[in-house]
Amino acid sequence: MDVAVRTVNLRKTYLSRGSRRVAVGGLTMSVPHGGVHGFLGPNGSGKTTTIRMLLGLIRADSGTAEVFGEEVPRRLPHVIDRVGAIVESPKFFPTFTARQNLALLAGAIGSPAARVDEVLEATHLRDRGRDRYAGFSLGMKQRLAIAATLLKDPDLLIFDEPTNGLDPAGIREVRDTMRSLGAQGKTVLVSSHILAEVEQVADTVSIIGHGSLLAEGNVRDILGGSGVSQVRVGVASPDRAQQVLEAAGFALTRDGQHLLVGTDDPSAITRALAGHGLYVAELVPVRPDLESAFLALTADEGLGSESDRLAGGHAPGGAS
Ligand SMILES: Nc1ncnc2c1ncn2[C@@H]1O[C@H](COP(=O)(O)OP(=O)(O)OP(=O)(O)O)[C@@H](O)[C@H]1O
Repeated sequence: MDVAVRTVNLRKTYLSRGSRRVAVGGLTMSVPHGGVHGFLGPNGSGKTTTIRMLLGLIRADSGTAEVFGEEVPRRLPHVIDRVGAIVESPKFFPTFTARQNLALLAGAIGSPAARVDEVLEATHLRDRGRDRYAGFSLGMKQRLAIAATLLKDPDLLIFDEPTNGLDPAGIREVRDTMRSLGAQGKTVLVSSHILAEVEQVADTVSIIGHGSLLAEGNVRDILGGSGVSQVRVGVASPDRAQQVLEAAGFALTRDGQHLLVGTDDPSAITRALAGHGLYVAELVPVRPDLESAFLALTADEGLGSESDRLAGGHAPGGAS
């Protein structure tokens, strides 16, 4: 696999209220080249800390990180031009238009002025280029932030929770922008704690909990491997159908007038029911979602417990 980002045993501990807190506890993960890669984990699982280490904003205690094969932070100057990131809300001048803000930034980083139009186009802001930043919706502000990261035409884009605080329309705008960047061959690494969100935008995903990797790979494979495979069955007599299917060894639950039947082979359901004169009116595969896979993966993790994240006090590192 051609890898854009790789971490091996990456570890970061913070000193917090007298105790050491493991923010990232030996994280090994790979982000393939091209497409959107979701970096998924609950609040406090270490996503921002990992991203900050990748960008050289904080130092790891131990382990290694690479961006396009260059070790960071040591070799970061060799790849930094290929990386664009939004980690915190960028600052724009409220009274300047979108175009003026971008032109100012382009001048500062030495990008050609013509690039401003291209990035406005890429983020679907071309029609709003002459509007003042102050009048922008949150979704537009976030797209302008993405536009700013695109000025130097990076190959890797790192977005930390880019849809936080956006309304559904804003979320869709940002999601569409990320998807189109991935489709153009850029690598988009996007962190999120919102499962549905990652599922809708990412081709591949790394799922972390407590600062270490729980699962990684194609979203489709992870969903397939979650062991969740159900079919929603509609029949005229659900009580009778339930008896027949249970007698035939199917695991099922009732959902009103429907039955949710666990199986990889829906035709086995129709056969079993037809054998008893019951005819299926509706048979719909229930698509496993990332949330079910995620909950299955994190069931034993005790995620969300602050005390679980406190380290024993022997780890190196300090507050930053
Ligand atoms: N500067 C810091 N000092 C002390 N502890 C910190 C610091 N930054 C993060 N932490 C702790 O490290 C852990 C991981 O935090 P981090 O922000 O990396 O997680 P996250 O997955 O990005 O969470 P969120 O989605 O809430 O931003 C948390 O327990 C957090 O409280």
